[in-house]
Amino acid sequence: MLKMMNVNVTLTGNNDKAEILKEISLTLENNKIYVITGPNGGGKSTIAKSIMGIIPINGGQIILDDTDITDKNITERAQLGIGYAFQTPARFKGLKVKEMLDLAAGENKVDNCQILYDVGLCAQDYLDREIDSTFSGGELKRIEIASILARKLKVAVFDEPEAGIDLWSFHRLTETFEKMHQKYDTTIVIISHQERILKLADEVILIEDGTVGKITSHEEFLKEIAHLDSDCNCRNDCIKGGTQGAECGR
Ligand SMILES: Nc1ncnc2c1ncn2[C@@H]1O[C@H](COP(=O)(O)OP(=O)(O)OP(=O)(O)O)[C@@H](O)[C@H]1O
Repeated sequence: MLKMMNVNVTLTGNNDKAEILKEISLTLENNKIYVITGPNGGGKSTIAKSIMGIIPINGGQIILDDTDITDKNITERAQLGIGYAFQTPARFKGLKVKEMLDLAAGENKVDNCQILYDVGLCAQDYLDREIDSTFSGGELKRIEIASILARKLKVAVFDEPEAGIDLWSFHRLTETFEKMHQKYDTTIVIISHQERILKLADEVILIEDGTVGKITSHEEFLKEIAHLDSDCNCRNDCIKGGTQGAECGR
């Protein structure tokens, strides 16, 4: 279980300081899928990076099971079983896909072919390829996700895994998250704006303006989103009909 308690993050950009996360408190349990969603710039990736230790926090605590990891660095957190698939993954010139997967797996026994299949890649085309500039954005993203799947993690964080992934592989990816959820005790945290990913969630966490807006079931969340749509259509209809919103009272 991962707990964030009153976490604050302040970052400096263009000579001024901005409060990016404000008193974030979350309890993320084992064997659950959490989807973090919300408006652009709300602080979702910053939450992921503060869990991984990429961004230091300015206040609060982060606890993994019974261990306070607030002052632990990225490597220590990775050793404790936290993994993060970046929104924009890095290329590793000189490193082959199979070497990256072996490095990620460590002492775990994993089937690289299966893992690549799970992210929609054909092993025989990719295992011996170097992770260099010849990789497309989508291929790179899938290799990154594969390296997370190769690790046996307590907490796996995926930042917009759908970005750059084609529809066919996206379908397999959602199945892979479901399989991961059924097979392992991992806490899965996915940052996403995609309805199909939201539907995987045990809980949807809405992050707005650096705070937790609400935590709901995906059914509840999607119902509210649908309501937003109908508001919008209603307004458009009113405008089209020339009533300027008078009839619907908005
Ligand atoms: N290093 C930084 N210095 C200053 N401000 C930053 C820094 N990194 C991020 N920010 C700001 O923090 C806010 C939150 O960024 P974050 O990337 O966490 O948002 P997000 O919710 O993941 O957005 P998106 O949905 O667009 O990916 C944004 O306003 C962003 O401009």
